[in-house]
Amino acid sequence: MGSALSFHLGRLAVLLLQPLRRMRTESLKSGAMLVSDNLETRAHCGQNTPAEPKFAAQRLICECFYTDNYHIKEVNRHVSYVDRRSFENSEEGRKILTPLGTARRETIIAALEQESRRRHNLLAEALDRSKHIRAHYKPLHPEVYELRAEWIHPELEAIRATLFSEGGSSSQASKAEVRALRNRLREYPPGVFSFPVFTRDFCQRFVAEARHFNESDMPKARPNSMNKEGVLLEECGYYEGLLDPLLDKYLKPIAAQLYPDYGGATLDHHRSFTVKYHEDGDVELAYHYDDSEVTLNVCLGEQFEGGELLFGSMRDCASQTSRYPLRHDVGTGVLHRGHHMHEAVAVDSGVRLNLIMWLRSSTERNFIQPEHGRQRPVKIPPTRGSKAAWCCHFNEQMK
Ligand SMILES: O=C(O)CCC(=O)C(=O)O
Ligand SMILES: [Fe+2]
Repeated sequence: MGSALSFHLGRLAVLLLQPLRRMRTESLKSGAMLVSDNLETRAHCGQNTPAEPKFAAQRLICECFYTDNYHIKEVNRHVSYVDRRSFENSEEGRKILTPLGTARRETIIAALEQESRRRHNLLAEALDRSKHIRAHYKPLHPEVYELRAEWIHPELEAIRATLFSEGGSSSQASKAEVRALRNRLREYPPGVFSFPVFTRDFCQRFVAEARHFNESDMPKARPNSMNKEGVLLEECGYYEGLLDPLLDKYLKPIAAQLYPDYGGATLDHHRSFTVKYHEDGDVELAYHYDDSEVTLNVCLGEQFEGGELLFGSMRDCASQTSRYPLRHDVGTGVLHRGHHMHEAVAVDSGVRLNLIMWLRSSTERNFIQPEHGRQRPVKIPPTRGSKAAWCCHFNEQMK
């Protein structure tokens, strides 16, 4: 309770400072927007490490993040939004608002304003939460915050070995190595690959740790714009010890071979979170595409019926009628392109918990940017995470 109170006092301070932050970002020239400097990332919270800020990372956020792709539920449309006046005066805004009565119009504007505020406050709030968690959270299973050999399913180790069997690097895998890799993976539907990732032991501990965090009074954010339940794993300290190494050592070498045209070889950062479905919370996830080049979706448990993953077509494909259901066992990961449309059907009973990694490539995102007519510096960070300044293209449905 005490830590919850101190967190809320901290939030109050951030809200008071918010106008200053906004002024600062708004005063920056168009192009990449330096949203918040001196962003610290937390020390790994599983180890009770002293809460010293380890480094200062600068984050670049694409200006379109604040303006593009606002979803209006009432009319199921995505729009651009800067502020009320310009929206009401825009052609797009007029088309949507004019046929509606005052009450519905006001509801829509209020929701757009709320979403705009949410986006502007996002980084500062995330930083607050992670500082608070680092300082106050006592994990039940500190061991799941690091990638131990025993957490990795032996099959994934074997899959990785196929790519290095001739002693080279995965980026120069031979044809034989790539064939061997594909032979070990299940591909269904085309372009969607399943393979074991974690051992059951890891999944059980991770689920228990997630429950422990959930039951704590730590501050929690929504994992993305569509799921309400689950946690953002960066804030909880899972990146440095567990997920960054998982990406570097296993996922990137595999994705480099499977998705060379979708940034697979240059994946250098990720947004990772858990999603949770059960009768009394989120039960399903609507058809969508991800804000990622490649996504890894691992089923962690717990016990549930229903909740299958369904895959459709790529986002830009005109026909979106067929759906391919995928069985997803505990510990298994499904790797797919972020723009491969998919949904999760309702759980009939029990609790379904999944680990989602939206894997991203700065190279890819900076490369596509000019096509969208944005003016931004093309800045490709040397590495991900602490040292990375990174710019994203957020023209996506889920954030
Ligand atoms: O619930 C699932 O398995 C799907 C989650 C998902 O698609 C996402 O978070 O992007
Ligand atoms: Fe998704």
